[in-house]
Amino acid sequence: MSKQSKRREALIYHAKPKPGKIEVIPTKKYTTQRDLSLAYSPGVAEPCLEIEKNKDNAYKYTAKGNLVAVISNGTAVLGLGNIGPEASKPVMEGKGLLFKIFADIDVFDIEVDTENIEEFIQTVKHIAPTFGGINLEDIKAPEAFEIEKRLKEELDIPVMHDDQHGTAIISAAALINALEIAEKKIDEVQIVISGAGAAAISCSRLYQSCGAKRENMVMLDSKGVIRKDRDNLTSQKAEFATDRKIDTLEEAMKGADVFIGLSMADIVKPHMLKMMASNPIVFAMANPNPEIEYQLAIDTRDDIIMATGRSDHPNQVNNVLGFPFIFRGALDVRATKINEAMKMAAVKALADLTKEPVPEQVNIAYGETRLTFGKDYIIPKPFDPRLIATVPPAVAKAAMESGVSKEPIEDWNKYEEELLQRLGADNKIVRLLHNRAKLNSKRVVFAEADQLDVLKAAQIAYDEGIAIPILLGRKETILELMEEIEFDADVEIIDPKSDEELERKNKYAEVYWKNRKRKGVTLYSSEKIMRERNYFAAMMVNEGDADALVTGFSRSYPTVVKPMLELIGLAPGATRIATTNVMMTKRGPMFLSDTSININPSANDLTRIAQMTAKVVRMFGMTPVMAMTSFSNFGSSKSQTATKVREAVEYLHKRHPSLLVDGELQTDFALNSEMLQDIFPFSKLAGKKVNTLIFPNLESANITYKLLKELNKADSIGPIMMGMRKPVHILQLDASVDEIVNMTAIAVIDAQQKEKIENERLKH
Ligand SMILES: NC(=O)C1=CN([C@@H]2O[C@H](COP(=O)(O)OP(=O)(O)OC[C@H]3O[C@@H](n4cnc5c(N)ncnc54)[C@H](OP(=O)(O)O)[C@@H]3O)[C@@H](O)[C@H]2O)C=CC1
Ligand SMILES: CC(=O)C(=O)O
Ligand SMILES: [Mg+2]
Repeated sequence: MSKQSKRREALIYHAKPKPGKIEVIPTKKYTTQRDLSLAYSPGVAEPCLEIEKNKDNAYKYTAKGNLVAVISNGTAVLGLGNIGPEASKPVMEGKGLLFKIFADIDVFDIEVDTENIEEFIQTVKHIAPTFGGINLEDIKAPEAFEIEKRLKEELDIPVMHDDQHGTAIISAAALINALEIAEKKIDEVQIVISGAGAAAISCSRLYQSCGAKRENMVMLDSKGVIRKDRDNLTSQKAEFATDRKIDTLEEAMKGADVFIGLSMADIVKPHMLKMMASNPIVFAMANPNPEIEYQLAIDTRDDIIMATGRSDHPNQVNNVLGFPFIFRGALDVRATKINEAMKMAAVKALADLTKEPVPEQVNIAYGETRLTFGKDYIIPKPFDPRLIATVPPAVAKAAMESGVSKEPIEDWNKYEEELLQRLGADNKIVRLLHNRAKLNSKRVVFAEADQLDVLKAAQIAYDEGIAIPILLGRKETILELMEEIEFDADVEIIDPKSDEELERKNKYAEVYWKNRKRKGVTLYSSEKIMRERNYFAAMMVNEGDADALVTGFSRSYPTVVKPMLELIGLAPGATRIATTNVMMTKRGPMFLSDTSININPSANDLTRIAQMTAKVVRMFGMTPVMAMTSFSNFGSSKSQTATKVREAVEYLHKRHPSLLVDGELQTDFALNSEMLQDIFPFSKLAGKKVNTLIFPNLESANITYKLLKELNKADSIGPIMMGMRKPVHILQLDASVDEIVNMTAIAVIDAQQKEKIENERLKH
């Protein structure tokens, strides 16, 4: 993607569908008059009076305990400098998003229009009663030091300047690990620190606490090396002033073991890296552009241990790994401070976690085959689900042991469970899907590539490495649209109606005719049919010219299914096709079948649908826990439809005893494990969390899926086609770009699996 399109993509991301990245959502019922009389007047007076009696009750009756203020005045926004409070808001909203997705902490971002230290402090102090914690962000040095110091002293809730301490904690953990790999001792290494601002000073102090020697450090600011004989140094800079008679970064780098960049983009040149000692450690952490580009650095020295603040290279040393988890631990024990002991506990937890075996889902999430502790993996990845169960408990324990916790944790196992519950599964599942596809991307033909949204999805799939797109449709339109969206990749474009494709079209027509000549098809009609895009695209997959097909964006489902069934046919052993939809609900992903094909399936059909769905659920890395649904519970109705569901369950219990399936069940019992346990304790699903619902007919499945989609605005993946001989996937009419990208990933994974089955078949 060009720089220009990246820029546009970022702007559209922030502007659409509504401006910004966060919103406020009520957590209590508000539908009836009664609800409102509790939420607001008169009911609301009761908690007010309780809090008046004892301020601590605010933690009991309001959102305070899980609410953090991300506050900035915009004076040191990333490496962009002093761009002002309004311009800092996207970053602060971004921090809010990260707090939420990684640690389930709610954030109000607050941008304050003052560069005056006292005014800033008073503003924060005046609004502090709202919050359980204060995260100061992107405030420049030296003001940041005074602001943080005073607020820590004067407030009784945890205050942390993220750029100072978040950065220090993460980079210290990474430094400890990098030194272990380089086989160097922290108290012996020569360290060059570029930058003498909030982040650099705080990092250097923490490295000292970890054993680094001040006399082995050289720090630089915008004017060069900070020497003892320089005039007008701030007290923080003076703390790190060196006796050495050097002035420039180049001189400082001679023989250095470690370079820490917390300054500006592109100030380190390759020749400077060459001057460093063996196995040099380089953390170029300026954002968004590091002090030296990752690729340039590793091309310059092959013994380098390299990290940046960015997510698109190995070793992202960025405070995102810190603030969500540090505040989570602090809030959970009602810590009054974030103290040295808590910071050190976080450093140790992060450094140690890196050396543990990495779960497969993290490898998949990052498209890696095997992440292991080493030069390219010196610090955990932000999407590692173990972080939330590791760092907050370490921080919470340290808070308790150092006497700053007001509400100690008693049951650590229960706490860990609660922490894991906080991680939503939706994004994880989409990430897993995309990364599984990326591991072995396939050629996907998009049969409606002359539709803007389909083309955009193909572009994303291409850019992300999910698929190798083949664009099918009116060539002229495709080329025009490609130019419009700056999709300038060298991809195959096929126009079945053009003369260029005549040879291929005739070949496909002949194959089609040969298979159907005794079913009333003539060669002439075959040639005509091959001008139709879905037939042509399906033949491409049949003949091995494409690995998978995505279509259906602009036509009704049945009109697209028909040619697919006719041309592609059923998978070996399948007796019918069906579809499942994955709905991202509050309780996690739910699989619903059959949402698109079988109008009134028989008992036998239902068993097949259940088995095929179970396979798909496993494809998403989950264990299927399936309810066969009805309006009846375990024989309470003798009607024909309830009976057929019961028969299907009987068959599955007999033939597939290990499958976690039961019914017939009403959906409330299916989804409420306690209710099920109470009333039907004999059920195989009692006490289990059901993640799959098989419906008795198409009406009930389709209505439920569409209802969830519209009422809850639940995201959905699918309908995922099951039982086809080849990977062919049909979109819902007018699917969104995201839905098409997800469907493309499904098509690629389907192709991978079918290839694997075929290879195994050939082996035997
Ligand atoms: N990866 C991560 O997690 C984090 C990265 N950062 C990055 O660190 C950088 C600094 O942030 P922060 O400390 O908050 O900002 P500050 O404004 O507090 O500090 C910036 C520092 O950079 C120095 N500087 C500017 N130009 C140069 C130069 N050419 N050579 C050496 N030093 C220079 C400034 O010098 P002077 O004192 O003379 O003005 C100042 O000391 C930013 O790029 C930011 O993105 C920050 C926090 C976290
Ligand atoms: C990461 C971060 O906080 C910064 O660059 O300022
Ligand atoms: Mg910052």
